[in-house]
Amino acid sequence: MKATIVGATGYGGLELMRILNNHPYINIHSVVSNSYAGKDVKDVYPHLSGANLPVLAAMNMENLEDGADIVFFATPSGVSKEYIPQLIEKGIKCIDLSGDFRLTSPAVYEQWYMHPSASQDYLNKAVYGLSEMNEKVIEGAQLIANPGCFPTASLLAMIPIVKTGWIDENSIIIDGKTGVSGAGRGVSLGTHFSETNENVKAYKLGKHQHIPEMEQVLSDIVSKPIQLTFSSHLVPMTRGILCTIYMKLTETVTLEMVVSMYKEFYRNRPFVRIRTDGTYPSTKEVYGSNYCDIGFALDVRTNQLIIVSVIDNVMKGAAGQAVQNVNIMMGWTETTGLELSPLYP
Ligand SMILES: NC(=O)C1=CN([C@@H]2O[C@H](COP(=O)(O)OP(=O)(O)OC[C@H]3O[C@@H](n4cnc5c(N)ncnc54)[C@H](OP(=O)(O)O)[C@@H]3O)[C@@H](O)[C@H]2O)C=CC1
Ligand SMILES: CC(=O)N[C@@H](CCC(=O)OP(=O)(O)O)C(=O)O
Repeated sequence: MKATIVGATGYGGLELMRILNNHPYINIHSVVSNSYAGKDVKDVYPHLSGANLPVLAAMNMENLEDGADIVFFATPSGVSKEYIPQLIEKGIKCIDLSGDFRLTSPAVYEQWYMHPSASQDYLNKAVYGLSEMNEKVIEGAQLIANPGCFPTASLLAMIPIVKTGWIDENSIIIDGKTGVSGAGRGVSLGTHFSETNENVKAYKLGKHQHIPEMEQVLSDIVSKPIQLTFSSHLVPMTRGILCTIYMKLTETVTLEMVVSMYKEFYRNRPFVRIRTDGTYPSTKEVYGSNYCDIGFALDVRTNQLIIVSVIDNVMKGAAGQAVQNVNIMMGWTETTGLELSPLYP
């Protein structure tokens, strides 16, 4: 299969090049860049000088549709929606790492992203690519909306318990923490070294674009509107996401019941690892890998279940999950090209 990566020089695109360069069934056919067209990838990223990659091509429709079977978009929101409709009309598969096709309602997208949405027709064609939840519809899909990083970590931790009905679905509070690579490679005041080193800060409180994405998925599961509280924090590390999730129990359950229900739920899912020993996962335990590790605590005093979920934001939170989705889409083994152990310490 021939793949084109758009936004190849950004962090998501860079990780796609690393994975696809070793994928047995995918060839990197073309890499597209907004600012570096005509340059060798190794001139932008010297650490990739051993990889045999094409010269960076300019961002235009002709280059995107030229010979590709699949196009990965690792571009800021607002870009892919301008190109994907034409590509899918030509029968080219697309996978979008941005938020352009995740929300089913144009009005909700415009409220949270604050720019024009893709058209309803094309939103209807998109499949939400949370691999462990949507395997059946991902198989054979032509357009995949890859989930956001915080929703990936949080939804994998919440979906089993929301499905059982053991909690009050409107009591959920997610405390999210992310490494700085989540903001992409571009330079900004809020992410430069002296602002982020030895500093922790909250951002986008009550305004984060991942809130409607998580609410949409959970509301669909229970067939009624769910609202949740989500807070995002930038912490001084390069990559990794940790979400601590609090929810009120409505049933009398033990920690053992919760853990065994999760073990059973993710029985055949190679990338979700459930802690059974009462410990909580940390970001380094998934660093550079496609795993999502989940641990649990029961606060019997306040009758709350507390779940801790970690991922690598650029892997399971972006490029890794995108490749996992292509594997599922094509009927290949889900782990193909993704058998990477975490880089610890
Ligand atoms: N980083 C993360 O952890 C995650 C990111 N995402 C999403 O994935 C997408 C990519 O993120 P990330 O790689 O971090 O972002 P980066 O900012 O690191 O990279 C963005 C890339 O998009 C290119 N680009 C920017 N504007 C345009 C444009 N108008 N037309 C074409 N290309 C353009 C840039 O090109 P050039 O360098 O040539 O200027 C760059 O290669 C975003 O939508 C992001 O929200 C999702 C989950 C996690
Ligand atoms: C540190 C940081 O800024 N992180 C970004 C993560 C964005 C992301 O995951 O992607 P989408 O915008 O495609 O949803 C944020 O919180 O908005």
